[in-house]
Amino acid sequence: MLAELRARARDALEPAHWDYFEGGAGDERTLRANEEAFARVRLVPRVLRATGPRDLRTTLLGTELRAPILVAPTAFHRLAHRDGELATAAGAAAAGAGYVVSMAATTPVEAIAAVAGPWWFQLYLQPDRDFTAALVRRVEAAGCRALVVSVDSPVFGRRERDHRNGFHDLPAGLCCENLRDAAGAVRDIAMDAGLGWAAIGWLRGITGLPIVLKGVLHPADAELAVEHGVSGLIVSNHGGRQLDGAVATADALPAVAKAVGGRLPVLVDGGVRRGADILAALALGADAVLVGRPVLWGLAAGGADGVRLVLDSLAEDLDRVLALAGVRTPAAVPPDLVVSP
Ligand SMILES: Cc1cc2nc3c(=O)[nH]c(=O)nc-3n(C[C@H](O)[C@H](O)[C@H](O)COP(=O)(O)O)c2cc1C
Ligand SMILES: CCCCC(=O)C(=O)O
Repeated sequence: MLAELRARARDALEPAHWDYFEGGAGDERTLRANEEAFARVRLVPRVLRATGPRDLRTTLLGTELRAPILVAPTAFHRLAHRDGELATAAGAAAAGAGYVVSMAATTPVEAIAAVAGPWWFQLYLQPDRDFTAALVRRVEAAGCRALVVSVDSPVFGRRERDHRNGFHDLPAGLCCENLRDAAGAVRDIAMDAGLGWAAIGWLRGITGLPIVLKGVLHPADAELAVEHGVSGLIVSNHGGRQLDGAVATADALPAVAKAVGGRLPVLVDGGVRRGADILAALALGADAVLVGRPVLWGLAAGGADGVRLVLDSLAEDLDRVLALAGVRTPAAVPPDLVVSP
């Protein structure tokens, strides 16, 4: 199903835009490794135990979801479909999935909020703290339930496909609508190589929203994140778009989950393509997964309906594999459901 949508998305998109959505950094080693790591996992199902109805509902930081699945923050949805983030928001809401709106969204958060279910906002902390604070106020006012701070992007990864294609800017008429300043002028997103833990403390001091760090791979950073009072972690290598050669997320997850020790929710993204991948992520220590490119395939191929189809199919597939593995709920997935190769 996903493969078919992917093919339709490829047909629908300009080649340079397809490459932007699909590509990774460098030789795309980490991009490939994410899917390969999930494909290597082997499951050891239990039998005659899962008596009673299955229930996929999951609550994360007060946000109730139909299944442990969220839309990962991805940029520029109006490049994929004319309805852009509005279609993504509507599709995610129809599927009961969470939606993390990218800071590089091409639609204003107020318009997204009007059609979305529960949504979180992904932030690159800008060197201009006043601008960042104003944006936080704006998304709070629009109804955002959590801030996802991406910490894996002190600089941009080198995306060779984009260099080859000369793809550097959005076409005329599209822009990052949530980067307007008070005068209405649109800023570029700055990556800040000077960010340290103090910046997380600063953010903690200006908002009451839960703060989730996205892009943690090392267990020592997970420990520091807990010490700095964040509310959740996303084990992520940015879908292989930042540090090429970075560890696959399924391989990094167990050590991070162990370091966190249940003190915070741990989410993971990168290469999740099947219900069995979600089941594996849960067994390896995650509370939920985020899905990036497959949502973009659904969006490009079919707008809101395509997004809903992707998310519903993943939830249905998870329901089936839970049954086959002998588990009733996501929270009950035991670590010994997976064997290391
Ligand atoms: C086209 C594209 C744009 C992305 N834009 C952002 C972004 O704006 N902010 C962010 O934190 N992550 C961004 N990501 C990374 C995703 O949030 C996520 O980590 C990754 O896509 C997960 O891997 P998957 O695509 O294999 O599911 C982007 C990924 C893609 C593919
Ligand atoms: C300035 C847009 C950032 C998008 C991003 O994070 C990505 O393409 O991976």
